[in-house]
Amino acid sequence: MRLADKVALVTGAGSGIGRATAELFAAEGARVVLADIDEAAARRVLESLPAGSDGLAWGCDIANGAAVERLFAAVERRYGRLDVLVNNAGLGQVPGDGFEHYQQRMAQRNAQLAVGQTPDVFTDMIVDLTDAGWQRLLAINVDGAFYCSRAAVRLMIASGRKGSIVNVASLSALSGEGPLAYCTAKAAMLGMTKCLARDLGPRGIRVNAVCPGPTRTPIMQSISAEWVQALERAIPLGHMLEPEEIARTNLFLASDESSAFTGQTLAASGGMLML
Ligand SMILES: NC(=O)c1ccc[n+]([C@@H]2O[C@H](COP(=O)([O-])OP(=O)(O)OC[C@H]3O[C@@H](n4cnc5c(N)ncnc54)[C@H](O)[C@@H]3O)[C@@H](O)[C@H]2O)c1
Ligand SMILES: CC(C)C1=CC=C(C(=O)O)[C@@H](O)[C@H]1O
Repeated sequence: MRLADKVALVTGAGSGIGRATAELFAAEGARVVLADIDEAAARRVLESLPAGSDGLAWGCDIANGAAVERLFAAVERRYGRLDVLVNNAGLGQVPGDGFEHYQQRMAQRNAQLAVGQTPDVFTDMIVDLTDAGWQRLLAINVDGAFYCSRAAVRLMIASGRKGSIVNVASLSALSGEGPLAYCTAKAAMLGMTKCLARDLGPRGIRVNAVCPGPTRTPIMQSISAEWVQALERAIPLGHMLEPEEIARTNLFLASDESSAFTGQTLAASGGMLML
């Protein structure tokens, strides 16, 4: 049991990678707090955990700082401490974020490549990005990770315990492939990871990031079939990743097995990007 007696909070635990992570952490002995904007989804995951699992499901929009404070107050009341935070909740697409434009350009590029043409260079993705789309994408992926990390660190310090924070970013942060707001937000998470790792290392709190490549979760339904096919062709291991594979990477970083790691980024991408 690699997380025996640990208290772990996973955001976006109602679906996909977050769900797989919460299930694996529970199987490894953790008491898991499942936070999700979709409270019913978080509750369903909690109810599906093996009998005897101890956990808490909580509805929370992580982009709302006050709501995040209420979430962590509930964790403190219930457990008095926190050992692991996985900043996983995130969105690939919000209205006005230029995603549609990006997908059209990807489809055009793939069609050109398929007939041996040199693809057009993208130069104007930014023009369709609205203020609201940009701000919402960054609010969820960046502000949310900040609010949760701040509250988690306060709790870890107050309870005098070491801890581990795992930030689920994206391969898009490293490759620049993806809509502008998404790439920007995920890259910001990597900067946050490194700065917090330096700051919190002396307190025994480790901070690392995972950059998943294309992973078979509901988020993938928001992207076109052509883009999915192009992504799969680009993965040397030859298959779209499963959420359980990312969950095992999260477990490694959450547990003491990664005691030598802080400030690091693991590209869990089937070799799509080699660092
Ligand atoms: N699936 C992929 O290919 C892939 C690749 C790279 C990175 N990621 C990242 O992995 C993370 C998980 O994605 P997934 O593929 O499991 O997606 P998913 O859509 O299956 O799950 C995301 C979960 O986050 C929740 N959520 C969304 N906004 C929230 C908010 N504001 N507050 C709280 N919860 C919120 C959703 O309700 C959902 O349960 C995301 O950060 C995503 O950017 C996914
Ligand atoms: C938007 C999201 C599902 C996504 C798009 C593209 C990726 C890529 O690596 O090209 C992904 O990793 C993923 O985050």
